[in-house]
Amino acid sequence: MTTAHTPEPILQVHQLTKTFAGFQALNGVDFSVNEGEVVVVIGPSGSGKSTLVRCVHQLETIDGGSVYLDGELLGYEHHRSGVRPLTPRAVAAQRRRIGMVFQQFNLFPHWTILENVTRPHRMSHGVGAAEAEQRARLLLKQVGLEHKADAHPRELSGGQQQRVAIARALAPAPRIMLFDEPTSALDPELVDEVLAVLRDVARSGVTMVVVTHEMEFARQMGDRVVFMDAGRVVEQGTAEQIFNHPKSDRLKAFLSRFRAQGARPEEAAPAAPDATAPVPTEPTAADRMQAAPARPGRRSA
Ligand SMILES: Nc1ncnc2c1ncn2[C@@H]1O[C@H](COP(=O)(O)OP(=O)(O)OP(=O)(O)O)[C@@H](O)[C@H]1O
Repeated sequence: MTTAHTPEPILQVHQLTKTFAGFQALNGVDFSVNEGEVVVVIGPSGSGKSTLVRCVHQLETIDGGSVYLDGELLGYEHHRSGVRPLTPRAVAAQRRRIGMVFQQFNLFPHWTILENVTRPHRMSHGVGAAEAEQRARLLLKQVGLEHKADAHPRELSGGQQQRVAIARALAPAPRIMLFDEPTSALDPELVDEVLAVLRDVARSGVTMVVVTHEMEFARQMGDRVVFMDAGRVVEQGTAEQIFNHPKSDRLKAFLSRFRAQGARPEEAAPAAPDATAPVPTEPTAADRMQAAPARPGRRSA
């Protein structure tokens, strides 16, 4: 007799709470991510999406609940009287296993694009120069920017800079990547090129949590879509369940607001990609960017 084995999620969040000056931004969030899964977090402005990923990355202290990465408690250690905070050094070591991409790309202006990818990798992970450069060039190729390796950030568009930021975060091959509204700071015509890179990263098997207002992306790429409102996970399920069969009134109202703004998720997105399709047949982000001019004004929020 064989025993069914369910792999432990990479990320587990239990009853997470976070308060800012008396305001409850997260109110008992439960959430998990399995290996290779793309989880897209959607919800109205102020619902706590960014706070959730910032807590996971330990950029915010948490007030209650717990976060586990590969079964290891983040930020705290078990102690005979309960738990106590880890040292900053131990926290930094845990954070190195998580990659994060923010709205703002925050590249170092005086470093070249190549240095912006290699230097943080070398400094935080202690890898050698040759290894860091080899990895960086591979990633810059993946995001379609190998030809910009010697340029400086000011010579790149916002979309290109965000693609560099994605390469930078991927350099140490983190266990999980967190994207906090990675296209929100971009001009509308630059959004698609960054979403194309996110799709490539997702299809390469990277475990990802993506906070976004891009409903088309959520529908296409989310293995699971999590809808948050008022600091809680209100509903979660497959993209099909969330977009075509919403249960809660709050999700229905949220989706109808998007439809009212002209973004019709059920019409905008093609069928979900075939997960069994061989990856090499997919055009890379670089191919797509060369093949198709940027489409203006598709942002839905
Ligand atoms: N550092 C902070 N200090 C005070 N309040 C904060 C802070 N960070 C977030 N908040 C508040 O917590 C709530 C949740 O914010 P959060 O940024 O997580 O929402 P969100 O769902 O990501 O919104 P958006 O889609 O607009 O980015 C908001 O009311 C916000 O004003």
